[in-house]
Amino acid sequence: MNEERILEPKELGEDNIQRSLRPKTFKEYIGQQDLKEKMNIFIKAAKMRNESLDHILLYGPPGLGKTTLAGVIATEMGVNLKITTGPVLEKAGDLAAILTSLEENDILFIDEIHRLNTSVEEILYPAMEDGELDILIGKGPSARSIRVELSQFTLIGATTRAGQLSTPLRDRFGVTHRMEYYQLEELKEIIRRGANILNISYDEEGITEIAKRSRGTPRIANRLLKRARDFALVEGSGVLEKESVDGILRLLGVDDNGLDELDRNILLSIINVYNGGPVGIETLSLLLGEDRRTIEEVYEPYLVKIGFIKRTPRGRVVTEFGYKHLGIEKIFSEKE
Ligand SMILES: Nc1ncnc2c1ncn2[C@@H]1O[C@H](COP(=O)(O)OP(=O)(O)OP(=O)(O)O)[C@@H](O)[C@H]1O
Ligand SMILES: [Mg+2]
Repeated sequence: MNEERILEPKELGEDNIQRSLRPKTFKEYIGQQDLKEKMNIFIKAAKMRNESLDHILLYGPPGLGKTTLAGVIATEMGVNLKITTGPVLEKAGDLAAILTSLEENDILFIDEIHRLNTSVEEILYPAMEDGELDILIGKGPSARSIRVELSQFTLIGATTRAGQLSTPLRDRFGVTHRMEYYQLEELKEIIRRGANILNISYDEEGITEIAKRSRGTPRIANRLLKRARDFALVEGSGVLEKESVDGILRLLGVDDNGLDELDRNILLSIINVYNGGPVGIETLSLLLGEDRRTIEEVYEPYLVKIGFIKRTPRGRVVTEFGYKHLGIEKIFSEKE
């Protein structure tokens, strides 16, 4: 599928509006209370000792604020932030170049860290552990390895799949945090904040309506806010209210639970073709003609979270809730 999917939680290229909405400090960073409290203490301690922070691994579905958090931590630490992603670092030298450019206590953010090359990953181990870099120079018999001392730095790794990280890499993070979907109240706060920044007039019902359909994901909340604003301007009173939000989301095919056509197709395929499941992810992705990873990392986690799908050892099963949502009858026996 190549048209822009409104509920796509992945980044679709950042524009000025999105940039203006990105929180820069913990005060602006809404929700994730436990994490913020924990990080605040670590940051204070690191500053008092004038040391770098421990390496941090963030994992969870896309759009929940991992990149934003890395930026906030850098701001609060008062250090530079360098951003890169796993697949971009093709050779060990690519990473070495970045590592040697870091200044004392700087933060290096590596997105999609589960997609690092093995050769790149291997130079990361001593860098993370001892602040050293072993670089091989020359080829053949005259090749030798030289050791470079790095500045103290903090690695923040982000991944949608912690399970795909190699154990030695995972073990080198001092802090591991699972990003959670946001609560309704938190989403409302994020949307309200966005509306204020963008000078949009709104009423509470309108905000609530967007929050309910944002799949617990700030990036989607901000995107729906922008669309609803356009709709309110062109078709409505200019005020973001329930009618305008309903109107635009109906046009976009987003239902009351924030599900779109692919979500519904996932549920319907399991129901119609496999009588509700269980069905394996590979089969499902073939059936839908949709990338397995997208289903597994983006769609399924939310369907599981709202209780429409269950993961079982034999595959995915649509729950009674899922059936109800689609208005399809099924008699569930006790053991289901
Ligand atoms: N806690 C938050 N409070 C307010 N806004 C937030 C918060 N977290 C994220 N956002 C908003 O959501 C957008 C997406 O966040 P971000 O880019 O950090 O997600 P991500 O987890 O890095 O996603 P990906 O996995 O796709 O890289 C940001 O532009 C920001 O405006
Ligand atoms: Mg990101």
